[in-house]
Amino acid sequence: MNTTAPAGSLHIQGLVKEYRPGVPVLKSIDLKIDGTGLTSIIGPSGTGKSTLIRCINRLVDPTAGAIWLDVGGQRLDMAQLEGAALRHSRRHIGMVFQEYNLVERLTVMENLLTGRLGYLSAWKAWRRKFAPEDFERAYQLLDVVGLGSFANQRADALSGGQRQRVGIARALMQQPALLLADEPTSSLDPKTSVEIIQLLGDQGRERGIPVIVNIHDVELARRHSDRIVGMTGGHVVYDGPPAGLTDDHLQTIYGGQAWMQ
Ligand SMILES: Nc1ncnc2c1ncn2[C@@H]1O[C@H](COP(=O)(O)OP(=O)(O)OP(=O)(O)O)[C@@H](O)[C@H]1O
Repeated sequence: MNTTAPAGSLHIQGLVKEYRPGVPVLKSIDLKIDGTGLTSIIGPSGTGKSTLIRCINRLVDPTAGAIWLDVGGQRLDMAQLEGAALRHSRRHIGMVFQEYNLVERLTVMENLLTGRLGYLSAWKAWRRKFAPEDFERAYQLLDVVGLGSFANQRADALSGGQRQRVGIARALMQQPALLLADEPTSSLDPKTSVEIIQLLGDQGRERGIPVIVNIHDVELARRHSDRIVGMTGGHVVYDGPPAGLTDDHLQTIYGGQAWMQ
């Protein structure tokens, strides 16, 4: 069974987001993210990291600018799509959330299968009529995320780290061309955070798809990312390899010095 999908290539141009008219949170962001590898977005609280991630899959509507996702020879304009076209396009973008967003009273298997809902007709989705390959894919992914024996466990019986593994497996069920993760480690202990970031990076590399993670822990980002995007005040002020991220850059991104000692 083919478990991977074509890689997506993301091109963001002039992206602006205003929640209140005239008060931009994102101030003309330009970014190109393609190929494989883990890109971490760092920056102070309130600088627009989550807003950026959520504009890409249209959980948030951009105010201006373009978000092109090239996948399988097709160019999707994520900033403009609406209705069924938007729902179809979203299948290409897997999303992992800080608070996992699992259905607590459902089993791990049932949670994973919800990752396939976007591929079913409305009738089949309503009746939860999943294909045998969906079950096969779900079992494979549970092994991949280290939860092979948890298929029938209810989500509310899992630890935070286990929940996040389910969240990642559910996102991978979509066979995404691009994987986004909005602060996937903020609720986890340091050891589990490393495991989750490594899992995201490994899965991105194995599937040959870009992974974009919004993260607070600069050292974690530095150690496990292929690329760092540093944001401050709604602008990108650093975009490059972790090795190139200097103390001067960190001062520009976060301000001050005391926190670095
Ligand atoms: N739905 C919303 N309505 C109005 N303002 C919002 C909304 N979501 C976010 N904001 C505001 O937009 C700004 C950027 O928020 P965002 O969550 O994107 O930042 P962030 O860099 O991800 O912050 P954090 O690291 O604390 O999560 C903040 O000032 C926030 O209050």
